[in-house]
This record gives sequence, structure tokens and C-alpha cells, in this order.
Amino acid sequence: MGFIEFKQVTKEYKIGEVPIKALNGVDFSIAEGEFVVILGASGAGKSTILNILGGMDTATKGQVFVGGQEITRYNETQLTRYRGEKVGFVFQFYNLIQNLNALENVEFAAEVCHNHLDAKQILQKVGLQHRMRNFPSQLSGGEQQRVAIARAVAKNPLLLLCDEPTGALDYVTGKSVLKLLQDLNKETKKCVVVVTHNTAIAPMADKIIKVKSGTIESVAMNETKLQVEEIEW
Ligand SMILES: Nc1ncnc2c1ncn2[C@@H]1O[C@H](COP(=O)(O)OP(=O)(O)OP(=O)(O)O)[C@@H](O)[C@H]1O
Repeated sequence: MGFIEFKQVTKEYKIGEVPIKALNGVDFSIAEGEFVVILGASGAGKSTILNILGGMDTATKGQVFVGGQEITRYNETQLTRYRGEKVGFVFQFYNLIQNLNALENVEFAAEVCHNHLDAKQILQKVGLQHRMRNFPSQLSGGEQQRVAIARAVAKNPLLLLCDEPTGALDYVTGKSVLKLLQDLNKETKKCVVVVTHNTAIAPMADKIIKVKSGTIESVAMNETKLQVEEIEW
């Protein structure tokens, strides 16, 4: 069994009387330490997959396993603990707490986790050792995203989930954020899953999962993985 397994996962939303099938029998598997890119058009179901994997949403049918545990069987309390301790999230718009400085943002998230890493060391690793006392409003978009990545990594989670992590960043800054994610994946051997519209970044992945209209269009291993620096778009 893979480190992550989706087995016939279906997600239905009901708006009034009309059901919307966001996912319809999704199957895929991710090995430990893989860097995975999930691609698909707007509305394909990418965020729904990420939200179910991160315990922020629940499947209507099917099974999801992470590290041998079936998270689709978790109750509310177990899901809260899973989200808080086992999953690091990185979002398009950073979602930092505005009245906490960079260090406090990282510490605040890490403190509740048993195996958390040292917040200062992680901020150093993402290149923000001189900006620890700055508030989000005093940091550029790229720097805020680095804080958000540090916050996710400091929890020492099982996996890192990133939803359009470069969506709000310019080309060069976006590339440096992707490089940071690639380097962290290599160093920590933690699984990183990136959801994006940007098909150009697929060559940096170990595995590329294409989603179309709530189903898996293809899952492909990338035999010639590239460094972010080698990719242009
Ligand atoms: N909470 C919700 N309630 C109702 N429908 C939803 C909800 N969340 C998602 N959907 C629907 O499920 C489908 C898949 O949405 P999802 O956000 O997963 O797509 P996506 O591939 O991430 O799109 P995008 O790239 O635009 O973010 C869409 O039709 C969307 O409208």
C-alpha cells in the first residue's frame, strides 16, 4: 500500500436539491517522500482532493489512507488532531495571522504539535533569519509565503499540502518558492503535494496526477525530473 491511497473517493455537494459531484470515483496512490503535482482545469476537483487529504473536508464515499491510517474513518476529534499535527498547509494567499510577527506565526502553529521543530531554525532555513520580528504587512508576498511554508514545516507534519502556492506571486518569486518546496522535499523526505493550474511546473514532480471533471485523467511517473532552475514558463 502507498503512503497515501485514494480508493474510489466520491464527493457530492448538495446545493438545494441539486447534487454536484465534485469527485467521482477517484483512485491514486502516492509513495513516501514523493513530490506530486496535481493538475487540472478550474473546477476539476483539485482543491476537493487536497481538502479531503488534509482532513478539512470529508469524502461522501470511498476510502483515504495516510501512513496506513484510514482517515475516512476518523471522527471529528481525530480529524482535528490530524489537521493540526500531521498536515502542513500552504495556501495561495498565505493566511498568516496579521497581528503576530513571522516568528510568532510559526511558533503559534508549531506549539500544539508534539514533535515540532525549532521555529527560529526553520525561519533561518527559508532565508528569513533577519525578518523574524516583522509582521506580515511588513513582508513582501514571497516573504510571507516563506513564513507560511516555515509554519507548515515547523509542525514536522507527515505531509505538506500546497494549494496554488505561487498563484499570487510573480514569476521569479514563484520560482524561488517552488525551489524552496523542492529543496525541503529532498532534505526532509516528506511528501509534498502541490495543486496548480500551471502545467509548466509538472517537470519538477516525481508524479503528475491530472484531474478532469471530478475523475483522474492520468497518473504518470516523471522519469526525467528537473530542478526548478531548469524550468522556464
Ligand atoms: N463547498 C462546496 N459547495 C458546493 N460545491 C462545491 C464546493 N466546493 C467545491 N464545489 C464544486 O466542486 C467542483 C470542484 O471544485 P474544486 O474547488 O475542487 O475545483 P478546482 O479544480 O480546485 O478548481 P480551481 O482551480 O478553480 O480552484 C466545482 O464544480 C465546485 O463548484
